[in-house]
Amino acid sequence: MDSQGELAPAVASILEAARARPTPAERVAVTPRDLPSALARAEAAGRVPVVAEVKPTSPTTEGTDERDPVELARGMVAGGAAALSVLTEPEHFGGSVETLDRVREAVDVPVLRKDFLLEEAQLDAAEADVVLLIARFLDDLEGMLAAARERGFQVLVEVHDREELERALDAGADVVGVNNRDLANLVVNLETFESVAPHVPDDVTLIAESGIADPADAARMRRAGADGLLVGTGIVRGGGSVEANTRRLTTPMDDS
Ligand SMILES: O=P(O)(O)OC[C@@H](O)[C@@H](O)c1c[nH]c2ccccc12
Repeated sequence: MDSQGELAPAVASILEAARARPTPAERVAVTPRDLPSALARAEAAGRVPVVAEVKPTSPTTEGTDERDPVELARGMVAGGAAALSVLTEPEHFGGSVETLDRVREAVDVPVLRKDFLLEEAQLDAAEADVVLLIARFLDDLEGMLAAARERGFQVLVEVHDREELERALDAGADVVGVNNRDLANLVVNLETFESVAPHVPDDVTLIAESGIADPADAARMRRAGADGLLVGTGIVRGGGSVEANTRRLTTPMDDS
């Protein structure tokens, strides 16, 4: 499996930093807020189910967002977000575990911990409702999935092609995200989701990740089968307030 080669230099550097981060000695135990039912509730209430992401910066973004993450999170929930995602990677995304704690305390929707988790002990750095596991970086995906579930976490397994999808399903993933951004070159293409989605079983909660900029993109991902949409840049860097940007994406278009 390709866990090292063919990665953008920024991604290789992120993984190196992740391996070097200290890990806590104590295990966490969490009682998660349920992500699939939060998405279903948003849909039942007539909204597009959106997981809105607090991401101060990224290898493909200029500058750092200095606004208070808790204020951003409240704006996202007020704008109809079904759940939130908080980056905890410090060196390349400006994230922190403290931010995740503060956001999770301030809202009552499920909160995803977005990070590059490579070994079991890294799971213990923070409480969250859901953790992201990136199939491409985990040789023992099944072992990490089990370790996360033992601690109470729900798990979003990220894939970006059919082969990774098969690995995720074999490992027992029940929430799968298809990342439209290719980690080999950081380029976004919404066709990635469209090509993988038809192969995902109906009983799996399916999330479209990255590159969803406007309501037309959102409608396109929903038509292709997304149960939820993970959106960062379109909400935190859009023209209006975070609340208005979120509402624009959580409001269905007439034809969707
Ligand atoms: O800002 P965007 O294009 O809306 O993307 C959000 C999210 O999908 C993206 O931040 C992401 C998807 N998978 C990741 C893995 C690690 C870090 C970040 C990500």
